[in-house]
Amino acid sequence: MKITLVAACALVDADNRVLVAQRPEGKALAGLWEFPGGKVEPGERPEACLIRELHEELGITVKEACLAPLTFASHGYETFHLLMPLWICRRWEGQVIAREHKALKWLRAGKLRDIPMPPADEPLIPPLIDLLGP
Ligand SMILES: Nc1nc2c([nH]c(=O)n2[C@@H]2O[C@H](COP(=O)(O)OP(=O)(O)OP(=O)(O)O)[C@@H](O)[C@H]2O)c(=O)[nH]1
Ligand SMILES: [Mg+2]
Repeated sequence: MKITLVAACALVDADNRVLVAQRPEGKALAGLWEFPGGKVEPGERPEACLIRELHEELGITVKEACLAPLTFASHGYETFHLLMPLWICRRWEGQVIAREHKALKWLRAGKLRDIPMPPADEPLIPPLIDLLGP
């Protein structure tokens, strides 16, 4: 079984809302709302990957010191096993824009249950609610 390592981030704004991003058409799990991030490349540090992906996908600049580990997802998909650490970030430079996603939205953690997310993401919601409130 192939394990795929994906680095993902919950960006949190001043009102404790979390950024979710809608996967574009033509990609796996199109239309579902996810945490920004992506696949760790061979030889790449996961934190460096996340900083790169946040810049590519959202146009923002994040310092490694502003990334705090929160939890992880471990989920068996048909063709690979996803292992996805989730960091929290409250501080970044630049305006968030959807460079690769179909849409972006900021939601209270308790509202994450109301939007369609990838199955791997479900266990990530309770730790977010614990940290940020519903
Ligand atoms: N970024 C991200 N990927 C997730 C989440 N949940 C989840 O199952 N995944 C899966 O993790 C894998 C990584 O996705 P990705 O499409 O972001 O990878 P990437 O940015 O490197 O894009 P690319 O492979 O098109 O270059 C996909 O199979 C995706 O479905 C999530 O919350 N965020
Ligand atoms: Mg991605």
